[in-house]
Amino acid sequence: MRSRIVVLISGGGTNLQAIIDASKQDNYGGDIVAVVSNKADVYGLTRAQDAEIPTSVLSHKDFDSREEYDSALITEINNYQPDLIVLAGFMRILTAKFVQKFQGRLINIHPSLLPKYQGLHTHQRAIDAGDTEHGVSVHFVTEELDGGPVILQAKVPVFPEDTADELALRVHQQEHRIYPMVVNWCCTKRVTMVKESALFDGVILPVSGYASEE
Ligand SMILES: Nc1nc2c(c(=O)[nH]1)N[C@@H](CN(C=O)c1ccc(C(=O)N[C@@H](CCC(=O)O)C(=O)O)cc1)CN2
Ligand SMILES: NCC(=O)N[C@@H]1O[C@H](COP(=O)([O-])[O-])[C@@H](O)[C@H]1O
Repeated sequence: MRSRIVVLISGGGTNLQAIIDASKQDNYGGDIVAVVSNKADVYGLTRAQDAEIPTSVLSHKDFDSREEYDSALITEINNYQPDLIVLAGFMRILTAKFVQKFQGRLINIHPSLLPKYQGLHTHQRAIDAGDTEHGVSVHFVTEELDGGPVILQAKVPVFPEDTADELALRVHQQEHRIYPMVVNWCCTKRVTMVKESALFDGVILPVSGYASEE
């Protein structure tokens, strides 16, 4: 029985698309059973609809507090009975209640080599810092923003004349490579979270290796 995946988005959905494409393989560990967005007018919803995946929009603007929004989001997600919740450009900070509900089966992709540059605007921050390398991290989501156990990272070079958009494009290519891989690992239980550690087949492997840029 393939795992049931719910993907949360806020934007264009290129990472969603990468997972949609990967899940078409017979040996992939899960199926996307729903896509939930906090914004209505985003291309990620079109991507899901084109793939005949149920979608719903739950706008945070319709709620008086972050807590009320997250309670409604929990209910919406549970309607689909997920095994794994995948944040793919979901741009809302989640409350402790939400995280506690799904921790251990809740993952995110973040455009930096964590623990560097938690939060937003990571590409410009790497350029401004004069970094010669940058990249992307897939991690379990915990209450600490972008502080959860890292599962896999990919590294890209930063060139002297890079703009944030050029660097973002280079990072995106790596995102689309590693996120479907990690989602599959989580679906097949190759990767699990125990307390504050990511375990690979039951073994803690510190993230020292990188999926190098092809
Ligand atoms: N409790 C957690 N919530 C979230 C995590 C996490 O690790 N723990 N990861 C983020 C994803 N993320 C970066 O990877 C991120 C998303 C959103 C923000 C943010 O500042 N959001 C603002 C609104 C910004 C906007 O609407 O453009 C907010 O929520 O007020 C920072 C980092 C997902 N959530
Ligand atoms: N802090 C979270 C964050 O910045 N996530 C980033 O949003 C983009 C979503 O693109 P997509 O909608 O095309 O997948 C991705 O680059 C992802 O790393």
